[in-house]
Amino acid sequence: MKHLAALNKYFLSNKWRLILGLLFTAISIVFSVFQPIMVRQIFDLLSHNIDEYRLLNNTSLKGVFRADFTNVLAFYGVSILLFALLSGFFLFLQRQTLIVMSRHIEFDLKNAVYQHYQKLDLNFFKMHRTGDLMSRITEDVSRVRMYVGPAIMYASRTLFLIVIIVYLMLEVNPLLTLYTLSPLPLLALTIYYVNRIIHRKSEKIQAQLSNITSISQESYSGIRVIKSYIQEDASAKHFEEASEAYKNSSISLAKTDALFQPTMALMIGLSVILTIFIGGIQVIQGNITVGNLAEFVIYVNMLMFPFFSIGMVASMIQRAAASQQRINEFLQLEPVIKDVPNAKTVKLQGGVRLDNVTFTYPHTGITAISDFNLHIAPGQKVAIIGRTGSGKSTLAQLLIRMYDPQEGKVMVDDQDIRLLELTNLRGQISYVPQDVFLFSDSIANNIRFGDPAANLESVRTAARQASVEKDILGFKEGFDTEIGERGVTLSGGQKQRISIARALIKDPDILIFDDCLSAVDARTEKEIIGNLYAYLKNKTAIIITHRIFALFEFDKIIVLDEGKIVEEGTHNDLLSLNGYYAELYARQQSGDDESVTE
Ligand SMILES: Nc1ncnc2c1ncn2[C@@H]1O[C@H](COP(=O)(O)OP(=O)(O)OP(=O)(O)O)[C@@H](O)[C@H]1O
Repeated sequence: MKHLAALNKYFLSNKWRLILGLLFTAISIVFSVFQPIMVRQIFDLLSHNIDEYRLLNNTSLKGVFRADFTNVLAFYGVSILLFALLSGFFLFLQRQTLIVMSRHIEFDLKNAVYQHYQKLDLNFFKMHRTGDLMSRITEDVSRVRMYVGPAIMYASRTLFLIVIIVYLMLEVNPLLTLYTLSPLPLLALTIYYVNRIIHRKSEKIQAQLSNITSISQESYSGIRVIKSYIQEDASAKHFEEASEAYKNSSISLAKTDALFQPTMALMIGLSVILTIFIGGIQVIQGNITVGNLAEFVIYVNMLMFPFFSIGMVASMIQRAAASQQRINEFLQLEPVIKDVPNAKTVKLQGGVRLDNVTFTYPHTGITAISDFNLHIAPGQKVAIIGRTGSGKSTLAQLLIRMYDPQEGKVMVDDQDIRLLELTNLRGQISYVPQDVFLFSDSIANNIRFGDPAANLESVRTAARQASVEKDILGFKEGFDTEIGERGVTLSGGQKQRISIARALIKDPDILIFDDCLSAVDARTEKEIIGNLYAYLKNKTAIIITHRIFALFEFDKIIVLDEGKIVEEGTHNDLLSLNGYYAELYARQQSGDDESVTE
């Protein structure tokens, strides 16, 4: 329960909705208890006067009596209707305040969780499954909403109703009150347990449903593989098994649901019978009137839902507390990579320096960079080459401060990047990742992601520099072409070049290209490199690759192996070393290695 305390600040910011909601609940209940009181009065009026009315048989007074009687009954009828309308109106206002409040809190909480996710570092995303992140922001927040809205609404209604009705019942007859109320706690307890069973079963069904969804999603995405390996039947069988499990759980839930309603009806029936039986005896003994008995039967019916909702509210709160605990777990996580107090903002010149840097991935213990030293002067172009897994991408991650090294310093312009504001640092560096990611949006907006204020002309220029403009103009809708599931399917090379255009439009001082030309053919690659040459003139560029771009005149080429520099120098220096680089170059010359470009 203590986990729910995190929500108090949201109640505070919605205090007027909460206060008004509770007030409307109380008013609605006060109006609703007039009905049994009036029914009692009608019954008493009838039972006290019916004998005298019968005695007036065949006298002229009978007509007068009947007219008066009808008027009184009509008055009661209209009053009951009026009070019911008033009670209904305030019930409407109650929902309009408390349920609306819960939607506002749900909105705020969802945004808070989303914004917090954005602040957390890459390590967090590596350690938690995407499905888990999604379910906390959707399902868990929805369960918490059940507490801040419906649970509060039902609980307040229950509390007010029980207090008022029990008070009115005790006024009439304490003994009858005791008998009448005795089955109700049992009802609340039953509802609580049945609700838990229903919830457990629903959870299982929900998990099975998401399993079915992911099975179908995966088979649609992998349809080419399934068809080419003639695995359609196996895939259908896999789906059928998952559906079967879902069907069986749903049938089991339907059984519990089917038992639920009759059990409820039985309990209500028992309470009413008990009231009439014990109440009847009390009427015969002259302790209460027939009107009181009628009033009690209505009270019992009015109390059913409140007692029913005690069980419901208890399980709602329990679920909300568990969900809030999961949400708090993430909200309380502090990002490791964050601004230091008084972090600086500087205009970068483009110098990069790594001093004795060692970095080990925290959750796997793999040391990807070890005792690494590198100095890149502003405006230099540097290539980083190495076998797969040698630490090239890790180096790029360290430069944009996705991770902090355990030892040594990463510096820009002789300034430790840990002392700079993160947005200041990342705002002046463009990073083209190895795995391209494009959003389901237009091509123009995907490029504009690098500079949201850019006009179409700049978008076109960036696309031209990345040698993708011609491809884009070849699409019917040009730069407005939608990418993604419902848009066009781009080739790997086109995606890579759009991703490069996105980095170029940002117009930074430092650019890092992480193996981002792997999917383009040699001719396009030459064209891009030609364009980049002009673009990169006064900028610092780090090009990570496992191909050799002999056309590009690098100031420095670094060969990386197991997180260490094994060779360093210009193209000619490295050739004369006769090491990995020379070997790779020789393979390229003989055409053995397709990945070599000239
Ligand atoms: N996020 C990560 N978490 C844990 N270990 C990682 C992570 N990313 C990379 N590694 C490990 O760090 C080492 C260096 O990987 P890195 O991706 O930097 O190599 P690379 O030279 O870029 O390889 P490639 O050319 O295949 O992209 C590898 O052993 C890899 O398994």
